Amino acid sequence: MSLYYDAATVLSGSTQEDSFKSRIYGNKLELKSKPAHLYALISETAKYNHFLKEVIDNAAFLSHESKLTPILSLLLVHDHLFAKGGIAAPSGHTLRRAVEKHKARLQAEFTKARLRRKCATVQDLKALLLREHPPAQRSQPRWIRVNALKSSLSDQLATTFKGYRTDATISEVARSFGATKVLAMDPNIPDLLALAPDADFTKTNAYTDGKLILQDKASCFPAYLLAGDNDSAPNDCIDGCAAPGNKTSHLAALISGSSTIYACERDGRRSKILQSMIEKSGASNVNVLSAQDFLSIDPQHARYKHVTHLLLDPSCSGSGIVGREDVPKLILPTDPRMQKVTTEKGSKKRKRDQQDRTETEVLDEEVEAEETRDTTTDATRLQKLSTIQAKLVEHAFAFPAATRITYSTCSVHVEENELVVSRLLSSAVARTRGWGVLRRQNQVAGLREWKHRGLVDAGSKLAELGAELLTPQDLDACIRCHPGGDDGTMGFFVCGFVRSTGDISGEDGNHNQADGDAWDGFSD
Ligand SMILES: C[S@@+](CC[C@H](N)C(=O)[O-])C[C@H]1O[C@@H](n2cnc3c(N)ncnc32)[C@H](O)[C@@H]1O
Repeated sequence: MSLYYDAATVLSGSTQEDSFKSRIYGNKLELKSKPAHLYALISETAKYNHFLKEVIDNAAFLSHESKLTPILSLLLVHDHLFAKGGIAAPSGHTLRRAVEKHKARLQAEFTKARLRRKCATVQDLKALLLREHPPAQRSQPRWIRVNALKSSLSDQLATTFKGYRTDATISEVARSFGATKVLAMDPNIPDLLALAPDADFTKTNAYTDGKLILQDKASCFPAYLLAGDNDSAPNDCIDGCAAPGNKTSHLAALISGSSTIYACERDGRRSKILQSMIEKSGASNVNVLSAQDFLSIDPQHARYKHVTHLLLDPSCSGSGIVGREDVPKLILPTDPRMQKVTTEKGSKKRKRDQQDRTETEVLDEEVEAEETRDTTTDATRLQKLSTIQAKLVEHAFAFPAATRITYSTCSVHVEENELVVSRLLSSAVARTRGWGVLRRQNQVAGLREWKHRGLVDAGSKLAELGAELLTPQDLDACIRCHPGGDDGTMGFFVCGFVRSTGDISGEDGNHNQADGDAWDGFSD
């Protein structure tokens, strides 16, 4: 059974520069268990670490079990005492037997430890333990979007969130625990809810049926800015960088069923994830263009002649992704054998459990993986990203009937944000086709009021890079989210573009990439 050995591997070892998620979702450690299971097991064990250590130390059975290291004993005793199905291994498994042999002692110590804390139930005990040792990183709420294609806010409040207090602020929710029935209704994005950071809805029917979608607040801005107001009335749309598909499905929920959304994704593997995400969301008007490079789509092709709205959310540095979550540091039970634990990975005998992963599980992992921050952001990489990002939006500018575009990143860097806007506004295609920014006063209610706008001090960076400065109105049109603050968002940037002048009949689209940029500061 690889789950416990794999969890021990994640917790052991010396590669402390990796974040918790990258250790689990990356492939450096060659783990075989499902990342979602590993993540849950380790996080839950870490939550009750002090209590588990106390029970194990008092039960004093490690000296009799050569197979059990202190880390393994914490993980296994956690599941033995707290998991619904107990230890996730066959009854004859060595590790399971090593713990269950001592179940009478463990149960006795568990009960004593609970009564010492004057807790009548396990629920009371868990709540008290969380108050005694609050988990270190709990500042981001868990954002959940109610999928209007399959449900409604009122339905969900009456079912999945029945009994929840709904008048909390986002900060209050961010400080609460999953067991507390409290939520905040987002004031900026319709159908968006903030819940406790450790709230887990992935086992609910509403989630498995696609009625609830886990999506950060900031990530809801692009589709809402593009199509949230009645004035913009999209015809067909393109999501040019679509996988895993959160923004595509949000866009589908915002527009009428008679429009087609072309969801384009360059990467073949991610295209499959996109396809299942779209199916799960019930978005019947989305046409997935698998393994399709957006830059290779001919804007003049007859298929796209009714495309009025485009959403561009390209690959970026991910520098806005909130706080690296470190691998939990566990306080270990006393090891009477005084053996130094190095790694739990070595046993060649162990059988790795290779169950097939369901599409939903793969999807959950991908959504998480998209949010895995890359910390190696150097100037050259930023320059390359900035160039590609601008190229993608310029390509979007060339669609003959296009009138509205959003560009977004989960980056905090000026190079990927305000600089890209400056480059785009200076580009030949923007000038000839009449593209400008979507001014704040014309933005949809909710985002118009959002207080964080383009960085006023971006000017010095733009000047340093030889780009044209943005006017105060242009900067005010840009929307930023700052990571780690009271808003509970990750770092994010979005800018809308509208086509106000030039020929929008669809006949003048002779855009040529070689028309080139007026700005030429970076090269690939
Ligand atoms: C930041 S992710 C998009 C996340 C997505 N919008 C969502 O909300 O779920 C960027 C995606 O764009 C894809 N991509 C990057 N360049 C592309 C291109 N030229 N054409 C199509 N897809 C591209 C990447 O493979 C990646 O899946």
